[in-house]
Amino acid sequence: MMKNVVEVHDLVVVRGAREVLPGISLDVPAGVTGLLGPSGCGKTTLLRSLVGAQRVRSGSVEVLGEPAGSKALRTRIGYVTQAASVYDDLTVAENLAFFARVLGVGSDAAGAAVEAVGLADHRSQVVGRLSGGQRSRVSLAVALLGTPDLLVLDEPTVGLDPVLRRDLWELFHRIADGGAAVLVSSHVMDEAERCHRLLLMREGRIIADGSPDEIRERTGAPDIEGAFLHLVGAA
Ligand SMILES: Nc1ncnc2c1ncn2[C@@H]1O[C@H](COP(=O)(O)OP(=O)(O)OP(=O)(O)O)[C@@H](O)[C@H]1O
Repeated sequence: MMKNVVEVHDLVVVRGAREVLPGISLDVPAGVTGLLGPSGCGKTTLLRSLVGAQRVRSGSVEVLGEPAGSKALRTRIGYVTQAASVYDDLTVAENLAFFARVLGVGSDAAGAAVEAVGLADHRSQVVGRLSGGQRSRVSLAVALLGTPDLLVLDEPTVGLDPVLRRDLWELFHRIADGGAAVLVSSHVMDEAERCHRLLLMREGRIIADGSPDEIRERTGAPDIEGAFLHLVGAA
């Protein structure tokens, strides 16, 4: 059986005066995994820990068999934060060319990433003049540059219209079909059905994990929102 792409054991993270993650354990296999939980439950903090951007107090975080933050993981992980992290005054192609140089990958990778996110026709447009959804796709293209084995996406569909959301989820599945693990955080429970596997999170802990079917069956709830409420009530 394939080893998990991410393995987290007893991770404790303190931000400010608060223990945001009080000893969380979880794993992420290949495929599309949804990390779902209400605003403020610690999703971003957990994702930052996986990509090595978060100071952790204790516990272990392994990604692709290496400690999180290792240099060896630099091109193997793609991370898209909630705020678009591309240059507004450069075109789509210029942004991709810049980040390709930073990552040390060839210009063909830049072209392929723009194609993958469906922005080939906007290649020469300045990013600042694109729509919100198009800008998020530029960030996603940057994250795809190193052909990552793990793609970490922090609420990538917030504020997008239903058609764009559907297109993005299709893209996540195509990426996962190519062999990568895709971890997507969301506080929108109806996105759960689009995932192979779910991690339901509350107050810094995982309260359920399994496929959407398994979680519904376990709780007897008709949908994931109902299952979440059931689990919160049970706790
Ligand atoms: N820089 C910081 N300093 C102190 N506390 C912080 C900091 N950033 C976040 N927190 C706190 O950590 C907790 C978890 O925040 P986090 O951003 O991980 O949650 P989240 O589940 O991603 O929320 P959202 O869905 O709203 O993005 C929150 O209570 C927040 O107030």
